[in-house]
Amino acid sequence: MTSIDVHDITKDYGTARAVDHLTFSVRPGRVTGFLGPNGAGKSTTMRLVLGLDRATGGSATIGGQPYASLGNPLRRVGALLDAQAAHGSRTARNHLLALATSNGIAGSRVEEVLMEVGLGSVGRRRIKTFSLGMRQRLGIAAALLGDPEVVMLDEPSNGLDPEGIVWIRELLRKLACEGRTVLVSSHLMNETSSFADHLIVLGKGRLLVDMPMREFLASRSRPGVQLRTRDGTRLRDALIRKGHEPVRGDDGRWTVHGATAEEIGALAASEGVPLLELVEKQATLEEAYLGLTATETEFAATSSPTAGQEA
Ligand SMILES: Nc1ncnc2c1ncn2[C@@H]1O[C@H](COP(=O)(O)OP(=O)(O)OP(=O)(O)O)[C@@H](O)[C@H]1O
Repeated sequence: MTSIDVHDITKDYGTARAVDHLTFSVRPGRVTGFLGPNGAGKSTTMRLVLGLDRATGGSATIGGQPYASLGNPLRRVGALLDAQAAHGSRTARNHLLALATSNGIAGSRVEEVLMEVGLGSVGRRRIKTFSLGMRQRLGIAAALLGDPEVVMLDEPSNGLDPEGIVWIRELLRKLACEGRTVLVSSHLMNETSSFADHLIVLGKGRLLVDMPMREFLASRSRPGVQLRTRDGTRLRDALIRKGHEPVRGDDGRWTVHGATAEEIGALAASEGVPLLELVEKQATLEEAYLGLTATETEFAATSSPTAGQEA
């Protein structure tokens, strides 16, 4: 089993610190979502792990070894950092064949991965004719070429159509189920919550979160329930009598903070109020993430002083 281990790694570009004493491990058998605002250091960290940049301090290893000392690296680690990096005048097939040949990978893998990423019918087309989504799929094909134990993808959903987004979600889940180590950066919170089991969140080059997704959401959720009923007034009065403070949303649903579904369900039943919906509220990943990173965002938009004054 192969983990990615980052230990006290720091990267300075001139006087700017991109990564700041970062320590974490990415474990096999699960998808780890790698999140953080623009400029937080995600891509830099991935480049440091892949030996594409030299750390100012600290270390990054894959299965206990630095990337540079891995024999047959593409068979150990598959990475997609920049889908635009492929040579445009090559066909997709030849691009993958060149990678396979130079890495001791059987040529038969090329057709397999082209099929796997949905590019089976366009393997003979030049890459410069590919859309952003097709390039993205080709980059993923290159990452999977060596059947690696470790897969690192920087923004893999970029440019993918809705069918592609579903496909990548299923692919990531499958890779993790096969026991591989999967690290995926993304800015799409709904997407990340659909495929990640574990989260690593950076802010300004530092580690903010390293925990299971479920734990992260629970830790940033305010307990409460949401319900829908046609008899809102009667239920509201009963809730107030019990010391709750129900709040009616614009969509007609009621939120009761600090209550459990069991408690509210029993109360509604005892009052004879039919409930059409009753769910325990949990923060979405987007809410939890935005709450966490509000102070860590370097490039947040600020509202203009004249906003709202236009006629
Ligand atoms: N080659 C470089 N030279 C100088 N500064 C760099 C270089 N690469 C990255 N940086 C700086 O390092 C910091 C981290 O950048 P990085 O691209 O790793 O962030 P990120 O989290 O991947 O951001 P994004 O979500 O926007 O892709 C940024 O301030 C960036 O400007």
